[in-house]
Amino acid sequence: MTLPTVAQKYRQHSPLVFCLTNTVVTNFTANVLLASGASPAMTDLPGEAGPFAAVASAVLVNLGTPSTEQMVAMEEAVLSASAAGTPWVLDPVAVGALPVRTDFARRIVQHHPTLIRGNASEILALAGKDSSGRGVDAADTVQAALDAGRELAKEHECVVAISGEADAIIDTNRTVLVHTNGIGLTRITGGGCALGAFNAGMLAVREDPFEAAIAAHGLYGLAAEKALAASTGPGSFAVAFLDALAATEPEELENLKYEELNHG
Ligand SMILES: Nc1ncnc2c1ncn2[C@@H]1O[C@H](COP(=O)(O)OP(=O)(O)O)[C@@H](O)[C@H]1O
Ligand SMILES: Cc1ncsc1CCOP(=O)(O)O
Repeated sequence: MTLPTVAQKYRQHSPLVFCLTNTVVTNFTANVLLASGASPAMTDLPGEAGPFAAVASAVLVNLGTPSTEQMVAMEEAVLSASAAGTPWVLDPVAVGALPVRTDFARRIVQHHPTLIRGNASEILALAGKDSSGRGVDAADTVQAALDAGRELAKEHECVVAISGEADAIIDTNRTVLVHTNGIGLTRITGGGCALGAFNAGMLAVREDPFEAAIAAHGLYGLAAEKALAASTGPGSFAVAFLDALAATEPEELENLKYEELNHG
């Protein structure tokens, strides 16, 4: 399977992506999924989350603004997704910096996520390493988090995606760096969180999850480059990014710049 084919299948399939996500980025995430050709749906209600996770194409669990009730729904969703074979993504927002979600993330990660997506500080912290993260933004480099990403990938037999200046995609025996300029995404809220949802949608194509993650990060980054060129600041960037995501064709992934690293 080539990267453009994975992205074509995503468009044909229009995956139903069930997002349990934070209150800051819910609307932006839904718009990113719509612009990319997927179908977003959100519910945080215990009693609904489990049944929905079993029938959705993929599930996102994002820990940005957890509440007691939302955490019950999240646990229900991941147990159900795991039992039904629905791919699911864990986005450990601000893990390491804040204690309740750190314990919670370490518990639910035992339920076989298909992919873990975070910035370098979050990946270091989830793996139990020292990190410099203070909040939702990274204070560590992707390079410094590669070994932690590899440990998580091996322990949970999943893909780990670390975002930053270049995005690292890691599985049990491969490491790739995707080179696009996503700097505009760091100047708006939700740039990373919506990428977790996009990864979930790409996993629903049910091809190699490692390739699916490269396709997601590649298309997302290419759209961010176009949006940066078309905008004058964060406000117009956010709008231009949705337009660019909708207009970026799967075939453009043929020219994606990425490098395979020695897995170490
Ligand atoms: N220093 C950077 N230069 C260019 N792009 C970046 C940089 N940091 C992050 N990005 C891009 O911004 C997007 C969101 O990543 P990031 O800001 O790391 O996520 P989070 O919001 O979880 O901290 C990704 O597409 C990533 O490639
Ligand atoms: C500001 C904030 N606070 C809790 S979640 C959140 C959104 C973070 O989104 P992103 O890291 O994708 O910009």
